[in-house]
Amino acid sequence: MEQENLEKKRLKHTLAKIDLAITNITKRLSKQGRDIKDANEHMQEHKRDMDHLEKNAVRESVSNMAMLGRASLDKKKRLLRLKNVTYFGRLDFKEDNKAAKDEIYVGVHNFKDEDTNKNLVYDWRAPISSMFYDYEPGPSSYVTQEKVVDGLMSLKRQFRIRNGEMEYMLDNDIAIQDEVLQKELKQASSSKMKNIVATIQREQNAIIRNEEAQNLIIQGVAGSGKTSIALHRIAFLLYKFKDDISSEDILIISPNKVFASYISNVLPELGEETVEEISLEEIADHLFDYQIKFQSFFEQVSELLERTNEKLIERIEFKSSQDILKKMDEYLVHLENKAFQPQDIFINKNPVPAWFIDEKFKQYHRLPILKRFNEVVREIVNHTFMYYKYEVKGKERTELHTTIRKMFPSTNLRMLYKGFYEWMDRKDLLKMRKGATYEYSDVYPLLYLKMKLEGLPSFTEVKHLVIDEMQDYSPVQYKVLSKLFSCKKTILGDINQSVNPFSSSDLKTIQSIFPDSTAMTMLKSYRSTYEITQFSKRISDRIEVEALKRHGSEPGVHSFKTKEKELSYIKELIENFKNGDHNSLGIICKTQKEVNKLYEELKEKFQVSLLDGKSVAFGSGVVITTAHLAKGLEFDMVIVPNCTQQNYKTAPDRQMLYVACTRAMHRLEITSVKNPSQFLNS
Ligand SMILES: Nc1ncnc2c1ncn2[C@@H]1O[C@H](COP(=O)(O)OP(=O)(O)OP(=O)(O)O)[C@@H](O)[C@H]1O
Repeated sequence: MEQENLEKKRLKHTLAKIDLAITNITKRLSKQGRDIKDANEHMQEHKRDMDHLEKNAVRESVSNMAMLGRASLDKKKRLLRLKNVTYFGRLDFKEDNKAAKDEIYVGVHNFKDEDTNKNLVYDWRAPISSMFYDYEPGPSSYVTQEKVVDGLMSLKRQFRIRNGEMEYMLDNDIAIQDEVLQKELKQASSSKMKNIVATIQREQNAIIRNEEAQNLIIQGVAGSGKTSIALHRIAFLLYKFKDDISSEDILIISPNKVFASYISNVLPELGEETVEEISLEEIADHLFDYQIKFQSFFEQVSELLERTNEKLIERIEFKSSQDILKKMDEYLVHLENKAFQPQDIFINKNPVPAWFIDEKFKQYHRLPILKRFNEVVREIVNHTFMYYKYEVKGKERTELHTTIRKMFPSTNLRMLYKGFYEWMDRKDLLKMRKGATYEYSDVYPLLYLKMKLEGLPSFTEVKHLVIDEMQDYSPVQYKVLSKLFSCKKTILGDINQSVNPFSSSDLKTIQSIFPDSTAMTMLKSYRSTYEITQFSKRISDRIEVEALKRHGSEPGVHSFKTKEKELSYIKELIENFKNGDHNSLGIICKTQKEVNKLYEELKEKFQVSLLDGKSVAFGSGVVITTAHLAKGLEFDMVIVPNCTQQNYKTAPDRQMLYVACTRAMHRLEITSVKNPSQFLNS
């Protein structure tokens, strides 16, 4: 109790200092505002008398003032955040060879007492704060830029402070190590992902603070914190390398807009700007200059789930294999050696032999094939001038371009892509959809060909790329991405959560494309109760997962005689949810058709939000969606309806069921009419 009182006193003292800092920064902000206003007014009044240089000088000074203003505003936001959650940890550390120990309070930002210049709060990303995550009381150390600092940690304390009030504090010893974590995980969900800065686990911290890896690949089971870790890693990198990298230099490849919106709060909560996100479809649209129409990934997955189509599966499997890369490279060699058919030509009656044209074409092998024609023309023009003293220009030069280009079968990407399947004698592997639309699986092979034939612009401005849901991208997609982004990467996902098992990549495949990579595995699941994790583990027979010992009710499997009875039970569950403490209920179906149907049946009586391929966000309450779109999200309670043997029987169905069940944090209910899916018994 005495300790608690001392801590409350200390908190009060820190809060008073924060309040003072807020008052000062508020004053500074209003002065900065006034200065800008005065400068603008001065400019308006005297504009006519000012010359160009004077105007520029005023503009520059206003823009400097605005920059200072923005910095003050950021500082104020940080202080306001500290006023709410002042810190969450304390460690007492005595460095070897020093007489006294230091009391280190760890929070989301640094905070210095302006009078004494003493750090009252250390940023969680500071080197010394790493001990809070890495050690229990006892011998400890941390690494600074220059050295390793060894010492003894005599105390580790965790706090929960909200609105400046201390809700609880706990001293860590071996016995109660994860009590705070348990308390955090028991909380009801929110519609935006939360930061986990107060309870980052040791193995997670190692990933967050890994600075060396060129490409860091994280394979983690459902709910192991992959996405959270990737976002905290961004925050760490922004802190550690603040002079070299800013949030504008980071890009996240995310599966859809709902997911992007779900994770959008984490970085701002940590005091950083949200980083830009993009999908593979958007990248393709950009690189095709919006000239090529294609089916979306969502549409492809829906098609696969609605009916089994062996031919479609064969096409997808081929285009997602390493084999297509090998075959495309062979095709490119064929185009290079056989498709280009040089002929003897005459310029102003002077001969230019075929062998000369061929030699020049080959000489530029470092250029993409379709970019070589200009160079060949340039060489011919030089040659003609040197040997025949004849200058080729104007119309004649344009005609020469056409002649050389015609020595190649086509310069049209679509034709050359079609030619690839003809060359393989597998025309059946290319099937266009209505309206000259490509299947989704053709998009990146097409881009690969474009890259080799014409070259692609690279995203040099991106200094760190994060790829989430790595299992859903194929080798061809990775090959293109690796060419587009030469920067460091954090690649994360879970092979058991692929929404299209015919086009997924495993860790080994990804590693083979990024040889300079470090792989890390996360086996502990934090999201769900022990009972839900064990239940989900049985659905996906091959996974290894460590379930956290947080207990809840056993998942319910209910089978009914009729559809009506199933529906009325679902309604009952929704009523229960409405009267309970939970914030979110996800009703997760296999297909969009099922979603639409159930939505119609529920919307009269309940307020339900429907998520589909066009949605951009979701809120709390009852959400109805597919497993595909729910991937990456989580709900306090999940209902999986229509879980019959008929509906869940193939490999993709099984993956979907696994994804759906692992979205549940505290409660899971599964319903069916008659026979439940066999995957529930495995
Ligand atoms: N160290 C931690 N402390 C508190 N909560 C944590 C911790 N690690 C993970 N969690 C919680 O576990 C849940 C799952 O995290 P996250 O969504 O990042 O996992 P994931 O591996 O990306 O999951 P999935 O692949 O299933 O979508 C979140 O609610 C997150 O807050």
